[in-house]
Amino acid sequence: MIISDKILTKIIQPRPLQSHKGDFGRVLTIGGNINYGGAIIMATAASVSSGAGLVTCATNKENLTALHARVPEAMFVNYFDKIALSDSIASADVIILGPGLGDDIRAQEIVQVCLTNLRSRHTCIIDGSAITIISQNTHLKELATTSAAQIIYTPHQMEWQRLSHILIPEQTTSTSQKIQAFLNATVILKKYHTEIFHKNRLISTLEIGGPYMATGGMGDTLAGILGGFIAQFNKNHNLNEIIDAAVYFHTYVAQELAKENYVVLPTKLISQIPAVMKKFE
Ligand SMILES: NC(=O)C1=CN([C@@H]2O[C@H](COP(=O)(O)OP(=O)(O)OC[C@H]3O[C@@H](n4cnc5c(N)ncnc54)[C@H](OP(=O)(O)O)[C@@H]3O)[C@@H](O)[C@H]2O)[C@@H](O)CC1
Ligand SMILES: Nc1ncnc2c1ncn2[C@@H]1O[C@H](COP(=O)(O)OP(=O)(O)O)[C@@H](O)[C@H]1O
Ligand SMILES: [Mg+2]
Repeated sequence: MIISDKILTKIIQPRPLQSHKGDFGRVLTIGGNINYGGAIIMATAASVSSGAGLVTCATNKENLTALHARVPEAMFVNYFDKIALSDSIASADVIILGPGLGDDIRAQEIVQVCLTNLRSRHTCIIDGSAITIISQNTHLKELATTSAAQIIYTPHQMEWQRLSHILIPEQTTSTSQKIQAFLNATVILKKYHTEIFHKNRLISTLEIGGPYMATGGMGDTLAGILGGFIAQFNKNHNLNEIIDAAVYFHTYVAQELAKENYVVLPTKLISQIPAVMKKFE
């Protein structure tokens, strides 16, 4: 199915008057080592801007000042503190694992803590470095594949090659769907004309977007928007439709900005999210 803007009007509804932040979900973002702090800050900012009720960022403490300077709405947890990380996972609805996490041994331990603490009430978006880590560790792959949580992988083509063992030129709809079914997860295969492999074998395709999106941080931003959409809309809509809406919305905002901008900066996209959501309410 080709996704159209109809999905946005369906999913983005006016908020009930009798409501509070707790009604719009809790997102926990986990990532951002000392080299890639920007990635988790962008994912966190995108979750806040797309309407998650409460957002916590578990990251390297080196990123704390930058995080609070850019996104004071977000709370902070030191991702090396296993007890604090486990507690934050327990109180989250949606977890975004991996933007800028890196793939060293301590990052691998963080992925292990996250996967072992997932429960059926959680949705976990596995992105960036966490995809690479899981690809290289059969125990972690088994934990993810057998998890009671809803797992959503958001690989670019090289990350999908690592996870699926399908070489990029051989990544067809049918080869990808076979591996996606084996992984027991949704797979959002990011590329020009992103394909979404849902868990019930439905496939959605994006036919908007372009090379103005080829900037570091654009995928981190998508992960944040997915988190924000799932956290707040999952009470009233099914997960497949919310995922399609988030993927379409991310590229729609980029496409609108590309009318006036040669490249679309992820941070600029993030700043436009609330105003563009308002158009579809
Ligand atoms: N500001 C920040 O903090 C940022 C931090 N980031 C964080 O960095 C971490 C590493 O993520 P990563 O994507 O940068 O690196 P990696 O997984 O090694 O993949 C790159 C390799 O794959 C190849 N390649 C082939 N096809 C491709 C495709 N379609 N799309 C992309 N690449 C493709 C590509 O080929 P080449 O470009 O050399 O032709 C290259 O060999 C991750 O946690 C992420 O969140 C980034 O978000 C950036 C901003
Ligand atoms: N040429 C392109 N056409 C359409 N979309 C693109 C293009 N290049 C990149 N994108 C989009 O930008 C995002 C890039 O994600 P990713 O590679 O994970 O970035 P990062 O890890 O740097 O944040 C994806 O949503 C992808 O679909
Ligand atoms: Mg990425």
